[in-house]
Amino acid sequence: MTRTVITGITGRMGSTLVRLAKAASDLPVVGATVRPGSPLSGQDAGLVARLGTPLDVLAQDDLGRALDGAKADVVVDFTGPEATLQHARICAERGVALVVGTTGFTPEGRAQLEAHAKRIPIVAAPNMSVGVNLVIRMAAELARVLGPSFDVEVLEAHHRMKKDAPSGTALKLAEVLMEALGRTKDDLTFAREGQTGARPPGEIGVQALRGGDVVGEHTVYFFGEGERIELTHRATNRDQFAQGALRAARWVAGRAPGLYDMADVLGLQGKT
Ligand SMILES: NC(=O)C1=CN([C@@H]2O[C@H](COP(=O)(O)OP(=O)(O)OC[C@H]3O[C@@H](n4cnc5c(N)ncnc54)[C@H](OP(=O)(O)O)[C@@H]3O)[C@@H](O)[C@H]2O)C=CC1
Ligand SMILES: O=C(O)C1=N[C@H](C(=O)O)C[C@H](O)C1
Repeated sequence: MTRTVITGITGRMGSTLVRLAKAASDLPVVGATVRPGSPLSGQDAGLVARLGTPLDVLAQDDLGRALDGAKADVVVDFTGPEATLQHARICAERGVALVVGTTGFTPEGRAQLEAHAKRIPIVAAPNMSVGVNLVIRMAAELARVLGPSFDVEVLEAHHRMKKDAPSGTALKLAEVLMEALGRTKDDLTFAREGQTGARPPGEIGVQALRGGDVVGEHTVYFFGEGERIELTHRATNRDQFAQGALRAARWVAGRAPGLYDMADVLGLQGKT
């Protein structure tokens, strides 16, 4: 049994996590949170998460209160960068493992997460879908084998409510492509407009589309002479992100402190 606390349960991911944890026999939901000051604090978490049935756990507007007496093994957090860093501090103070799906951290925020991971085990990944994590590895392998003669572009599309751009997944793809091709952050191009001139050979383009209810789509293009490879992942609902996060929750509880990612959870060995 992995006693689980879920934060931000009114959210798209938070409510999905509550539904799928409830359906799992080994992940009792022992706590849940909503944003500070929310009028939903004190109401049954199952109803707050729109399950239609009670969970017999009250939503709290403070993670510390949700953890009091809960004997939690792990907190699963998909909120926003600021809230996640507060939650990571609380978990570190109380010795509770953490799974972070939130994206959009600044470099300073990421450094704070790394500091907390010296005290507790944290799995943090911009995309918890097993399929996407395989696509990330395949992209790196394609880049290594195809080499510098192919022009590489990353394109992502998400729903109109998404707050950060490019997506965390697109940035992760750019990072592994950079490593595979021996490029640096200076080679990344996030927008093109006007008299840009010919495409510099080492460039990696990263572009974001926003609209409607798109759950999440990522394509890596390898443009060559006379041929083109397109590696695409399309999410059509959020369940696979949540299932990946719950798999990470089972895996991380009881681990040694450290910052882990989904490749660790999935046992994907070696370089990306
Ligand atoms: N790693 C992955 O696989 C995935 C990552 N994500 C990432 O997860 C994050 C959340 O996405 P999504 O669910 O779509 O966003 P939502 O906006 O739907 O959900 C965020 C939730 O967090 C709540 N919240 C904000 N601050 C706090 C706080 N201090 N305490 C408790 N709850 C709080 C919000 O409350 P309120 O509604 O009151 O504002 C909201 O319910 C994003 O960063 C997104 O990029 C998303 C999908 C997959
Ligand atoms: O905000 C989202 O919705 C998603 N965010 C993640 C990201 O930024 O990569 C993952 C997924 O594509 C959905």
